Amino acid sequence: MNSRRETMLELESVQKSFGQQNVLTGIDLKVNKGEFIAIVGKSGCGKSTLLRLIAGLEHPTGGELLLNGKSINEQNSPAKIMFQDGRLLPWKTVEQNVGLGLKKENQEKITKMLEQVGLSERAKDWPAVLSGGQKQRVALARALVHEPELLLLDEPLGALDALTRIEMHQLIEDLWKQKQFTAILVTHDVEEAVALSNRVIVIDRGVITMEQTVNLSYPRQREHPVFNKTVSKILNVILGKENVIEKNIPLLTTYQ
Ligand SMILES: Nc1ncnc2c1ncn2[C@@H]1O[C@H](COP(=O)(O)OP(=O)(O)OP(=O)(O)O)[C@@H](O)[C@H]1O
Repeated sequence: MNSRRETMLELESVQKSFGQQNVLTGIDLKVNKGEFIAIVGKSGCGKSTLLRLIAGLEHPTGGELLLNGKSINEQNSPAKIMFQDGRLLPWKTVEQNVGLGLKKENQEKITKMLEQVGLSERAKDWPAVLSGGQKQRVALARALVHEPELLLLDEPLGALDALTRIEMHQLIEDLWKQKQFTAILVTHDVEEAVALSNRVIVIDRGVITMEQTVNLSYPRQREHPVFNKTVSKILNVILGKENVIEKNIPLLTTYQ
């Protein structure tokens, strides 16, 4: 997994300032093709800023971001981004939203994608009549219909209730396995990060303070002691109870 050939995304000493505010001061990160990365950290630590830099929507103040060996900009980015509010166009139906930016002959793709997110019956509906979870399914379908190499998820489930979130975790996991895209998820929810990702990154004071590999098989069992131990370790680092810079803190127990 760690061979250079498989590295998709490479961040070297990435810095981002807004005026006098230095939000990111030196981010170094490598992401392999097909990996699922979660980024967590206190509110305002720069998680969304980092995702926007990767999407090419912001430019770094310093350092370098390489995607498949090329410097990132919005035009060349093979990434699709999904936001917390879904950003559906209210005057377009579900299938029209999913088909945005696609040509008419792609109807079959749209139909299949709606089927994969469980919304075939809602194709002709307006976004206004959908539940929050259904709206996010449409947003996910709209991103994935383009078969992106890289899916960026900016707190996409933040506004949903706990049960709907768990259903969405399953859906995202299933689609990630099927379509084999690389995913980077920004979330406030450490459990969500551990449930979905291969590696959790903690950001604090502008740098990565922890990288925790999650070596548990899917679907993850939230009641398992290793799951809970991983969540607590990460939370402790975020809360400053373990304030050393650690990478891949070993977990003593293996997952059965
Ligand atoms: N376009 C911008 N102009 C000025 N300041 C900005 C801009 N975008 C972000 N910031 C500032 O950068 C800091 C980090 O913001 P960012 O949204 O990346 O944090 P976050 O970790 O995603 O926060 P949250 O978890 O609350 O969503 C904040 O102080 C924010 O005010």
